[in-house]
Amino acid sequence: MTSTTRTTDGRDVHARAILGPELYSRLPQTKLLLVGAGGIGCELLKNIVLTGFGHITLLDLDTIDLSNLNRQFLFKKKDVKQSKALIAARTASAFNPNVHITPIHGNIKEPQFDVTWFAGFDIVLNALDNLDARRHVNKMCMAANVPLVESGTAGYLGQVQPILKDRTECFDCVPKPTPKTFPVCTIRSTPSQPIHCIVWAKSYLMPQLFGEDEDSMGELDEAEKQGENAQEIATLRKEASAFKTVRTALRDAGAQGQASAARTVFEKVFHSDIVNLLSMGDMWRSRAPPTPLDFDAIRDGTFTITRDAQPNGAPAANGSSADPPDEAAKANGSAGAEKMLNGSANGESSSSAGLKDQRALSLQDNLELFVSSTERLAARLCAGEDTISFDKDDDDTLDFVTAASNLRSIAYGIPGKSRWEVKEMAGNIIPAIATTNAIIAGLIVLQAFHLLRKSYSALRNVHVQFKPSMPLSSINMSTPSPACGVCKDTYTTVRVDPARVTLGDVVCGVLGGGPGSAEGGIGRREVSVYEDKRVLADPDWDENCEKTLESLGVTRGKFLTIVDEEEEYGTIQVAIAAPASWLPDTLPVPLKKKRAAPPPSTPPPSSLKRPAPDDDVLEVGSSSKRPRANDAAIQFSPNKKRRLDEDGLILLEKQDESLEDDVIVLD
Ligand SMILES: Nc1ncnc2c1ncn2[C@@H]1O[C@H](COP(=O)(O)OP(=O)(O)OP(=O)(O)O)[C@@H](O)[C@H]1O
Ligand SMILES: [Zn+2]
Repeated sequence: MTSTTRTTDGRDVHARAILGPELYSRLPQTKLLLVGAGGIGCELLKNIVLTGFGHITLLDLDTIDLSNLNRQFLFKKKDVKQSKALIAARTASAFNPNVHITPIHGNIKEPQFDVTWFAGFDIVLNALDNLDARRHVNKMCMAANVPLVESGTAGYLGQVQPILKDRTECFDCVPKPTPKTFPVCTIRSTPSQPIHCIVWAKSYLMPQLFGEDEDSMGELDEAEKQGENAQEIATLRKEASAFKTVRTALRDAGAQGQASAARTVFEKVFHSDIVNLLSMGDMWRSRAPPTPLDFDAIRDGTFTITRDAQPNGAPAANGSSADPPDEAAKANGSAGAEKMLNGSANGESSSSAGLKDQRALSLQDNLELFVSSTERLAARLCAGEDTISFDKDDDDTLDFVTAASNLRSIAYGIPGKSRWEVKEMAGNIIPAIATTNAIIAGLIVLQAFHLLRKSYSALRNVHVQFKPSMPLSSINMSTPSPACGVCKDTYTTVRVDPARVTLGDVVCGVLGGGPGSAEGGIGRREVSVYEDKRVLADPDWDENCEKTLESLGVTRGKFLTIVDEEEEYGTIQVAIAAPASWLPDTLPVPLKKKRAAPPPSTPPPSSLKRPAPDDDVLEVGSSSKRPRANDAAIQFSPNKKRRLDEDGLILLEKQDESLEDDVIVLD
């Protein structure tokens, strides 16, 4: 019988044994940034806290939603609507008394999270859910030369990618598939699938009614340039300008007016706009024309649509809008044409079966849902919300998009969708499986260890795949792609106040061709300058060079991209970061205080003037620097070293006060 050795070591015995004393002892000082406190982020936070990381900054822009609770186990029902970062940090802090978690409720793209901020971390872990934020963090890590572990899951699938500048591929080395887009005319006048109607309701109708009052003509100009049908575009232009009336009706609707505003919207989009489109005879030669809907007839139960079968054999309109088309046709006993009575071809009650969100909605159900959701949204506008955009977790907007897309589908003879299906399609919901998130979070930590140990040959891209014989696959790292537009560039940082420095100053300074030209610079060259995709200057156009970065929208946290038009040198990425220190435009002039007459026995009052430049560092209480004649009476609290001006500290004229009280910290 073997004897078991009992250890009295604490919680860290296993972590120390696995990681080895060297790495383990570094973890308490390691500064780690975790971006995202969602499905992967919660699992990952738990892992890193239990492993022994000591300084964790956790950042997330979102608040907790009820639908997060099935897998984001750091949150409870009582936490709904609170900041994810704050609650996750609070919950996970209790797992290890030695951890210090700094939660930040914010967007990682905000300007204060600039390259110098990123450079303050030893490692960054991404637990994000969108390309845009992932790309941003990838670029910031390239600029700051900080190792990154990127990750993602989709149902049973998952991936972990360690990224290190100049050694591995970066997130952008392999182009990502761009989200599917549809031609404007398909969405705006000739939809043929449920997704076309959902995109229309979410991305066109909602913004037109409840979004910013912006000119929607730009998109049509662009569509015309792309060669889309000019006559159709002209009709769409008319339609767009008529939105002004309904927008006003929605915003001016008092409590009683909201129902009539909903009707006004209905009549415009499901009747008048369709009647206008029908006037374009050519458009409907090769496709089934839509049917204008009639508000009163639908409510009365007398509305009917008779539609010829579509060329592909599918009946154009189905009664219960979520029925498969052939079922609806069968119920109608009609092979070549379908008659829809009030949206319920098979006469079945729409509210009969299934979970509330998953049941089929009849035409009448959709009308009532459209009216009630429009009323709710109008009431929110009247109550002071400026704009409302689609959010899959906002019931009012989901109801609106469900009803509007189904009404449009019915008008065009397209199968409808349940509220559940619309949520999935409009919200681009990718099913999340807690187990996949947990596996990926574990793998992220393993790759992070390789990066921290600098054992780069051990780094792997790891995939969790739906293959029972090989659920995990690990792939050797590839070197950076020579064609990558992100990691092959040369990065530099300038720490300036964008309100004061001009584009020309920065470009000349960085190229080394400006006044005081730096040794080793590439000098004045034919360059173009971009901020993201915006051109700010090119060899034939330098008007912006005299303008400040701020006036050009180039703020802290952004990059200027300098491209050598002679193609002799690679591209330079200039990260704009906060100046090391800065002062306000006008220095504050504090009020002069009246001096109380000193009692005869007290020493003369202090005269703490702003010092002359050469007095910038004063050794308080020391005699090493002899005060000038008029400073003879300066008295400081003993043993304090004061750095003036440069560090944003000024001393005020005050008597008999402690040091802390006479120091004002300027931003
Ligand atoms: N730019 C960003 N800055 C900070 N956090 C971000 C940013 N973009 C996304 N996130 C956060 O990344 C997390 C991703 O988590 P997850 O994929 O589980 O999404 P979710 O929003 O929690 O879940 P679901 O999408 O299913 O509602 C979210 O908490 C989200 O708020
Ligand atoms: Zn790259």
